[in-house]
Amino acid sequence: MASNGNGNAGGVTPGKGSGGRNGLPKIQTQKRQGGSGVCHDDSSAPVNVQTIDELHSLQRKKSAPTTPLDGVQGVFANFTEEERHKQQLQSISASLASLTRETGPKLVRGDPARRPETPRVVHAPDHYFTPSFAASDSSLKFTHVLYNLSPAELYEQAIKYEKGSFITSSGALATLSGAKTGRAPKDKRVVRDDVTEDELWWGKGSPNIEMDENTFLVNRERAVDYLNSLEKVFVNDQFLNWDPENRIKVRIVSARAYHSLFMHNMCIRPSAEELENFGTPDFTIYNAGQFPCNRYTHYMTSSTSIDLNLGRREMVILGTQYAGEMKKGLFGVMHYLMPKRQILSLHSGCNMGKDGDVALFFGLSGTGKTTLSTDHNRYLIGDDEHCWSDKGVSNIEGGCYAKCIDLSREKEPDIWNAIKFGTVLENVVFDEHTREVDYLDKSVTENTRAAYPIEYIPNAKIPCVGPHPKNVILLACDAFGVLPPVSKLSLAQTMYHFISGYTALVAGTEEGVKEPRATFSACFGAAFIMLHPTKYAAMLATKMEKHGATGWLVNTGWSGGSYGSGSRMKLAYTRKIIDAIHSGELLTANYKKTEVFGLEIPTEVEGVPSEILDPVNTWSDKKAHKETLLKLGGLFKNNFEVFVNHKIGKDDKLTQEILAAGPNF
Ligand SMILES: Nc1ncnc2c1ncn2[C@@H]1O[C@H](COP(=O)(O)OP(=O)(O)OP(=O)(O)O)[C@@H](O)[C@H]1O
Ligand SMILES: O=C([O-])CC(=O)C(=O)O
Ligand SMILES: [Ca+2]
Ligand SMILES: [Mn+2]
Repeated sequence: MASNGNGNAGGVTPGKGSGGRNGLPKIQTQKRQGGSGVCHDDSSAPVNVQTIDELHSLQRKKSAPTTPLDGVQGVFANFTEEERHKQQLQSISASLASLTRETGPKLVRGDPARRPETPRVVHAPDHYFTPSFAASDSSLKFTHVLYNLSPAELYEQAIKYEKGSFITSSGALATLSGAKTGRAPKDKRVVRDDVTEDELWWGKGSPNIEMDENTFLVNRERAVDYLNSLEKVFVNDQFLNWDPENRIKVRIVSARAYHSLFMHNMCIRPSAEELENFGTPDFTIYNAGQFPCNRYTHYMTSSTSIDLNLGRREMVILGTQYAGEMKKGLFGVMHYLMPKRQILSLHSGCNMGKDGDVALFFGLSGTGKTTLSTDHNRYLIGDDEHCWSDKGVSNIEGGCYAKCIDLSREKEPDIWNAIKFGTVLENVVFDEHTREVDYLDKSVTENTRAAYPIEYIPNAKIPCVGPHPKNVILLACDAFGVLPPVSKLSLAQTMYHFISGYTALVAGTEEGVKEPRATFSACFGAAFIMLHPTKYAAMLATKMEKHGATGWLVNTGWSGGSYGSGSRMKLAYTRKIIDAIHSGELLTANYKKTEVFGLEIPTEVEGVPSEILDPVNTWSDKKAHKETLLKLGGLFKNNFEVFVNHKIGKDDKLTQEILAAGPNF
């Protein structure tokens, strides 16, 4: 401070001269000049408050002012800030309304812990909302709404109130998702009504397990009553889809800061102005995951239920806290809404080169969409969910959801560095003192995950949109070790493999599991599609043909034998292969055709040992190789049986070509 240049003012200073009785200099405890006779520290001006609470109140500055009213366009343009807050609470109360009592809860903004006194209803100021209500215990209380909190606020909520929430050494929020550490596709239910009856894919092979409207309402009421019984709920109002013309407004009501921060990261975050004009959401999720469904309710086969009602534009979650259910639940909604607008929804990663060449990465869970689309030399458009419209590609989400098991700084530096303040780290194990995460540890689950905003990746392309794809890369993690590291596909082959949606991972960590298990999931995401797979396939074929995209099949799985004798393809080699696809090098390479699958494989790829390009070279036991190849071919054939009677697109010709593009033996 300018007025006090003396660095030692008022300090405890050994005095000079005048020795004391025992010869030591006398300790002078006073400021030399002045001499008021009072010892005080005036190194800084005193705070001008009376109590510690007042002091704390100085710490917090009011959030940045909302946008000036004269600049605001939209529904709430003519309202004051107070009126807008009231409108927001009214809209949230309507979301949370009980359908039988036909009333919404009484709402108040903010953390209940910060508001020691019960709000007085009579002179309710703007930040309370009291609807008219019928008498019931839940209508006598207030529900506090924590609306679009910031990551810092959500960290505090999680750490204070949610067991298992900790800050890791890199600043991420470690959380536990509870008993469920992965999605529960068998517990998904979709309301079958007059409309969805005809529109959706039902029956054998379909992920849409039916429920009726009434049962949905029973579960909805259960979730809403649970949420209303709480002292506080979190509400996120956010967007899906970076294509502004096809943006969807979503509201997520949840009971955990973990869920709110997860969705903050994974959906598109509205600006302050966009939030002011948010209005009514297009779709609402009620996440009551801590509370089970009632097993006596019709259609329920466990205490977990994830229920989608397209007519009401609502989703209810009971009995699972795994946050991926919300992300993938909304993806299902997009798989319904977008094709209606002639837009193809895709379970794929997407990135773009410096020259604007876009690549899509399809693949089932764990095959490399996030790992390979996060590429230091390319712009990341998104890692998991996209739309392909007449204008090009757009990411549906605002964040990434990376697998963390065995994560290393060397192999995946961009993902490693994204795990910092704001990132949700699910179910990882860490040192209790240093808080260093051990990414090798599978004690809680093998499916450890990091959810971070896409801008945590340094070369993210914001807004997350791009031109039409040039390359369509189908990823398979073939634990049988017989698919080539890379093959160039014809359009019919691309469609065959897209509809098949193959991968084979090792069954997990259990002792004695030696056999890989083949998984076929149509469109590389049968768990999320709402229409018959051939609908999406036909759209993909049309778009690829129109825009001249090339299809590729890349095996990110085993080489040199099946799981057990061979080993996983080196990530460095897979990256070289992907580089060669992007650069165009592989388009003009020399090719030969493989047996059984009839795949075109290059004889050379820069940076990759040529002998591994044909898997047969890497197997020491050639007989075992042939047997395994035929076995996998047979599994493909069996799987495709259900599709042989379906026409793909308007053209019978394409259907015949696709059927002929599978394994031949
Ligand atoms: N050759 C390889 N190519 C790609 N990934 C590899 C390879 N070898 C090992 N891996 C590992 O495999 C995993 C791929 O997982 P990734 O998160 O990319 O899956 P995903 O396709 O995005 O799945 P999800 O849809 O579940 O998010 C990563 O843990 C990565 O480190
Ligand atoms: O949804 C999840 O839990 C993870 C994921 O991305 C997938 O399985 O495709
Ligand atoms: Ca992923
Ligand atoms: Mn995914």
